[in-house]
Amino acid sequence: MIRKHFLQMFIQKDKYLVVDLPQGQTKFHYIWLRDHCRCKQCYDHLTIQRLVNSPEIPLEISPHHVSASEDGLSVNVVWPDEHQSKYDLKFLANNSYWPPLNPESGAKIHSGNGKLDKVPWNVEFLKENLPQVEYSKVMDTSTDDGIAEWCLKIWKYGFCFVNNTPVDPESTKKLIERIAFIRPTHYGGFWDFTSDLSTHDNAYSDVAIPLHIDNTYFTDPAGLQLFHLLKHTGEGGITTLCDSLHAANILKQQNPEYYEILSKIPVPAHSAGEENVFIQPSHAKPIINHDNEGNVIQVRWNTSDRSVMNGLSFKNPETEVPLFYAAIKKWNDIIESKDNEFFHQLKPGQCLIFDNWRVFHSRRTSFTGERRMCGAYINHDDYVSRVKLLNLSRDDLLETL
Ligand SMILES: C[N+](C)(C)CCCC[C@H](N)C(=O)O
Ligand SMILES: O=C(O)CCC(=O)C(=O)O
Repeated sequence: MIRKHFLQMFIQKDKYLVVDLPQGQTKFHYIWLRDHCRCKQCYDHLTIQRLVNSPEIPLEISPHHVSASEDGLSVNVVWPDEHQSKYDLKFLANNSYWPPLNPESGAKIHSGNGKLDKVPWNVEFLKENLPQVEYSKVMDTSTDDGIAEWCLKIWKYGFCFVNNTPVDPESTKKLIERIAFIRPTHYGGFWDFTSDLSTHDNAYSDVAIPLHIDNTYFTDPAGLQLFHLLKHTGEGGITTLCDSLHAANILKQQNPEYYEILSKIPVPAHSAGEENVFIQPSHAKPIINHDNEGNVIQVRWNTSDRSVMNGLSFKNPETEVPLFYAAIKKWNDIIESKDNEFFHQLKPGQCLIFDNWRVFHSRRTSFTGERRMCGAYINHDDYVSRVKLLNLSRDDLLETL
């Protein structure tokens, strides 16, 4: 039972409320409390949107009255305009900030208490743990088990094969759309391509393309990319994959200064092969990108589509230029090492889908003969939404908004 008298008298002159919670003491600014009122007038629990207009809250607002609820599970506040707000202790503990009493609460929910922990891999790991699902199971719409398993494997390992896919574009498109709508780009929506240079990009040729992610020229690179090799009458064109999460851990451990410069230097990129296309990201971003907590969330690696690097990239050229090139050489040694670069010959009937923010792909060798590939992109945020809603509780997730 939470102690009933968990409330100290609020301190009017200092504009904040002191709350003694089981996890410890913390404080909330009155304006924060008013802004986070969850009553039906202030918050739409159907659309999950705030109704109170934050900028209209008086900056000097302070409560008319504060009390603990009878059951000791919430704080009741009456504001000068007689508006009443009620704050569950769990809400206050999970969203405390001064100091934060339960800072991991959101991360725990979003990771499903570990169910959605990512699993960095190398080639050795894949020998016994190759992520794959059956087409028929994913396409069984009588249950979400198959699609949930597929999305979870993509999330954990950054890629997954789909076996026994009918060898046609229509079945492949239906498969992709089990996750989310296709993201159209200047290459079209669902693509079915071959080495005819119908689009002025090396993907539409027969040359080897080293490990990379696609779309470094987009501010927001596609989250997922799926390939289905429909036909190949010649030799070569083998695919390789590498987990950049694992590679980044190695670089950080072996060469922290290389890791740092690849996390700092903005690298420009473009897609400009077509007469009517001139695409660049809103601003150049580093190769290794982190979230606000310092976790690697996106590795923008593509040597083909990288633009000229000049004074916009190098602010201290004397040291940064040689360091940058030494770092990408080491980086490439890591990702192309036999421990980390996974070789796999795609074949008709087996689709490959991968997290384009994390897992590098390649057409490691050039090829001969007729080769036909189809596939599509899916937005990162639509993919993450699908993974979480298929594998976690929506009610739990809504508590973190
Ligand atoms: C659409 N399709 C996948 C066929 C080709 C994509 C073009 C690849 C581009 N150079 C990039 O790395 O983003
Ligand atoms: O043709 C392939 O095997 C892959 C081509 C590629 O890397 C791409 O389209 O991004």
